Amino acid sequence: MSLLDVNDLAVHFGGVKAVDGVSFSVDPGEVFAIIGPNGAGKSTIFNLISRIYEPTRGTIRFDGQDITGLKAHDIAQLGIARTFQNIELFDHSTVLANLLMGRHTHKSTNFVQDILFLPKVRREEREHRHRVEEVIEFLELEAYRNKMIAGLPYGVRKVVEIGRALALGPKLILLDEPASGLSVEETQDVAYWIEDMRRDMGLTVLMVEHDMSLVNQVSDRVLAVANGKPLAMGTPQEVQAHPDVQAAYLGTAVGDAA
Ligand SMILES: Nc1ncnc2c1ncn2[C@@H]1O[C@H](COP(=O)(O)OP(=O)(O)OP(=O)(O)O)[C@@H](O)[C@H]1O
Repeated sequence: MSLLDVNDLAVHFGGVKAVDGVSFSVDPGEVFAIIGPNGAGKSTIFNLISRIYEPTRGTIRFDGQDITGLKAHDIAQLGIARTFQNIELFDHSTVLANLLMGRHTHKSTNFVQDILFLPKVRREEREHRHRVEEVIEFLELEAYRNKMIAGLPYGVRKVVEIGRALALGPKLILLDEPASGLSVEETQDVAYWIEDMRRDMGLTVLMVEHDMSLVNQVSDRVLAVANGKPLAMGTPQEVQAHPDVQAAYLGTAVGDAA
């Protein structure tokens, strides 16, 4: 059974059909990429799945459950985490504090329990710290643990953003352009982490990406979209060779349209 099932998804903003009849399924443990030229609707698909936008039409099922009507907070609890194209971290907090915030959705204690620091609160706090320390080790962020986000290089902030999503302990992670703005070496690190996320953490990965070297290296399957509509789906090689995909990127090599 698929982990994620998107069926005939559409959202229209006034006259703009940002997403228009997109369907795909992602299997457990799969790395699935969505590609397409600028303005194709890729981020909008992410915003629909993470329940930021209401679809005009279509359904989204996750782990056998219809999540089309759920709120963003509910889907985080079900096990969907995401990163954003424009990094969304708290600049004036430390890396550790930002990663701990990624755990918030698992908080089951209330305010009174918190101020009394009851055993349940201490136990949860320990679990949160443990998970966050695992993420810090996994992403090799030890040197930055107590540093403020604002002072960190862009590449490190991008990694912390992935860490914040991983801290949630998700089944499915949505990565919105994980390689954008990164050097070739940093992009290679992202490729290794994606492979490790799948192998060591058993994660399923859905990513939007322009960098075709990353897409080719890590993706099992690719969906190409343009003008909100699906163009082709298959292996990275099949999709890049598809005439409609070539036409959508006319004048540029596929992947250079960013
Ligand atoms: N909230 C919104 N209101 C109106 N139009 C929107 C909104 N969100 C997206 N759009 C429009 O939907 C279309 C698709 O945008 P989207 O950001 O999803 O493209 P994209 O494929 O992610 O592009 P890029 O690669 O440049 O990030 C664009 O025409 C955009 O202007």
